[in-house]
Amino acid sequence: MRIAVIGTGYVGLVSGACFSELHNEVICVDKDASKISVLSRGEIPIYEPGLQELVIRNMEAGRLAFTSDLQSAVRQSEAVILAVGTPSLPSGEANLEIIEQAAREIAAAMNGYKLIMVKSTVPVGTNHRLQALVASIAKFPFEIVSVPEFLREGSAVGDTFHPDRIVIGADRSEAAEIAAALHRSLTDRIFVTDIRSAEMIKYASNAFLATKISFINEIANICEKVGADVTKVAEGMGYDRRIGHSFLRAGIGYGGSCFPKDTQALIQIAGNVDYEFKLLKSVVDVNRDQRFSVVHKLRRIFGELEGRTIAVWGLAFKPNTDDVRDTPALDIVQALVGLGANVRACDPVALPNFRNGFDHERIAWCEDALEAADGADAVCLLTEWPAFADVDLQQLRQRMSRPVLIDGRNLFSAEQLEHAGFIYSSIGRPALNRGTAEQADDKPA
Ligand SMILES: NC(=O)c1ccc[n+]([C@@H]2O[C@H](COP(=O)([O-])OP(=O)(O)OC[C@H]3O[C@@H](n4cnc5c(N)ncnc54)[C@H](O)[C@@H]3O)[C@@H](O)[C@H]2O)c1
Ligand SMILES: O=c1ccn([C@@H]2O[C@H](COP(=O)(O)OP(=O)(O)O[C@H]3O[C@H](CO)[C@@H](O)[C@H](O)[C@H]3O)[C@@H](O)[C@H]2O)c(=O)[nH]1
Repeated sequence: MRIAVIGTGYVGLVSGACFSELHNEVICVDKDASKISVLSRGEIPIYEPGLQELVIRNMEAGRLAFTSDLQSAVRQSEAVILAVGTPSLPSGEANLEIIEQAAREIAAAMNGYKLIMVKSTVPVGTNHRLQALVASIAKFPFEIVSVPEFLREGSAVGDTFHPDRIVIGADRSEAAEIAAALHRSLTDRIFVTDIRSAEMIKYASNAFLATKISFINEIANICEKVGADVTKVAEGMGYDRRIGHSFLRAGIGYGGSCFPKDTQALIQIAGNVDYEFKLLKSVVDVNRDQRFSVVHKLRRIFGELEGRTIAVWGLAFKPNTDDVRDTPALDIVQALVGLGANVRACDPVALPNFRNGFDHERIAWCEDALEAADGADAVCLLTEWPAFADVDLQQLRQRMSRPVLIDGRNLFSAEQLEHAGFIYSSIGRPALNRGTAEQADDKPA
């Protein structure tokens, strides 16, 4: 199939590259000309494991191309995938201006029947509104189907090739069948439904996963008070097949471009029909508070943080991505700086993006974990990059002023850290030896 993909962000670029690998002819469009020139050279503007090889292979095979000319891309394609951003408005509601503008441009470019597959996450009712918008401009027949995307950043290529399911929302079974045919080589678990239900499935899925995370984080907070270990609790719960093990990792909560935005949007979608989504509001509140748990732990050890030097390990919202949209690290670093601490920050790939959004004279940007730890009173681990787990703990201890490690993602074990002489605190797990200010000061490395 000849496919135009509108928007070459995390979703559009990955989908475009994967569909080209499946021997479709794909042309990816972005209005950001600098992105297109980078991509046309075979370079990737984002960090996503496995993506560059895929893009280069398919460009060389002549199945994948990039352009900022939306009109010509739409004209030469039978199907159009819409994958532009739907960011939050200050109210939390999804901002639909970008997708409406893209829909207008597609409508104006049409030169015959097009199947428009919407992968962007949009509030219930949006695809029908887009249908009316395109119909008011287009001079040719078309159909819109909702094909919500479920890939995760950091494993986007694998998720696209091996999805748990494909959801297709369509008004007509013929349109659903064309979309299903395109996805059939990825999985036979294709669920076809109406458009509104498909739109809701996307929000409900993200909201449910976010709920699991806030739930386990509250259990973790209780575990800390009653002396239980949340990792053991989550493991024991997960053996119940009705519960499962996934998304029960306690930590500093969820971030990224999806869960924070989509939970807020679903609260607004409900609010617009006079329904107060109380459970989801609590999920969001719990997540906001959870981000500061590492700051509370530092204050419990040191009291005031004024003049203390804190190494921050990890700025991306999760490992294997350079995405810092709504990353917990932003709130945490801002809080540390606000409390007068000096921050020494590092991240294997996300540092330039983070620094671009927030810089401060009391933040030193460091190459790696050991450099960040130089002279630090404490390390605060915010992203569970595998490189952090490999740090030599004896070297780490020697480079720090005080051997204190606050593990916001439960990457290390208490035994491992305390054996190496650290005052160690993690999320929802008992410390063998709870640190105090005196101990931290008595225990220079
Ligand atoms: N990031 C994810 O992991 C993920 C996963 C599933 C679903 N989604 C949803 O998919 C959508 C896209 O997310 P993303 O993270 O890929 O967004 P993104 O912001 O990374 O990329 C969107 C791209 O669209 C381009 N664009 C905007 N208007 C355009 C136009 N008129 N013509 C051509 N290009 C245009 C932008 O320049 C940008 O490069 C959102 O609705 C998001 O909620 C994202
Ligand atoms: O047990 C867990 C699992 C995840 N997280 C955090 O949750 C956030 C989101 O993680 P993840 O879901 O792996 O990454 P995303 O790329 O944001 O993917 C989510 O958001 C996408 C955009 O809608 C969806 O397509 C995916 O299905 C959905 O998993 C990150 O900050 C993680 O650190 C936890 O704290 N504990």
